[in-house]
Amino acid sequence: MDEHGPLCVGIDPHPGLLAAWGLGDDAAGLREFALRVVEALGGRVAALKPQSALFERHGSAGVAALEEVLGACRGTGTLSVLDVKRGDIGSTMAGYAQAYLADGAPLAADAVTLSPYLGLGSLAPAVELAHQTGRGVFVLALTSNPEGAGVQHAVGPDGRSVAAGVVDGVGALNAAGPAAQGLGSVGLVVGATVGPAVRELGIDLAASRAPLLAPGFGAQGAGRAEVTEVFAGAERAVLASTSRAVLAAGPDGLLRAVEDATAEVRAALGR
Ligand SMILES: O=C(O)c1cc(=O)[nH]c(=O)n1[C@@H]1O[C@H](COP(=O)(O)O)[C@@H](O)[C@H]1O
Repeated sequence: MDEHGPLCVGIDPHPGLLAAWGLGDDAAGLREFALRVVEALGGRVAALKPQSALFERHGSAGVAALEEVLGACRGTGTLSVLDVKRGDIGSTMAGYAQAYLADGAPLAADAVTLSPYLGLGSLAPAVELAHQTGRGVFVLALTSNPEGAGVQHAVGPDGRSVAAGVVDGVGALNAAGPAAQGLGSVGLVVGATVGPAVRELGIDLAASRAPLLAPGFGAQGAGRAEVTEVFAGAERAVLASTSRAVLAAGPDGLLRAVEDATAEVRAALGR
């Protein structure tokens, strides 16, 4: 983020975008789409975030394309964040951890998105492996979709919301992790669309030392003012993420769209 700015670009090969780029809705089309994004933006943005489901739609050929895309990200100077939103009981969570966070795994990424709704503790195998291999995880805390609030704002018997519990737990993982100061390797997903929720739920994002993946910027309606509001006090940790809004610019307009989005996020965060 210090080198390239606080922007992550999502590689979301939706059927409509493939058509707009003149590509087929098949494994060859999404491979071409994603590799063009990596070629245009690798080494120019902090992170690229392929969305797994949109590759899985095409079965083994789509997953093979995803493997190739993750491989293409390596060595560009841009980190890969694989958006898979995994979360499982401990014994099988270890399998997911091996799939995405082990050295040499075909689908290894620099970081993955994880869901804590089987209990934050169930994610321990992934957190441990990430710490061992120098990778990271982003744990969903306050997601960008309107339906998330029903679960995430719910208050437990201790008077604390589910989201606040996730943030506190992630803070404890970072305190126990290898990075003694600065940002830890256990990040949080906090949508740029969540409005006053962080403040109203009494959440201190900065105290968790979590890198903050912030989707919702762009196509889901969050702009400069929303980013400023949600992340007040935690500006240095924010990695704003946008997919469709930038990808819609087409292969020739990508770089320009990314420069504009980066300038917007920088202004919102005062960075
Ligand atoms: O984990 C994510 O990446 C994620 C979490 C969240 O709370 N909201 C969210 O939109 N995302 C992902 O971020 C991307 C947003 O895409 P756009 O709405 O096109 O910018 C999609 O791939 C979503 O699955």
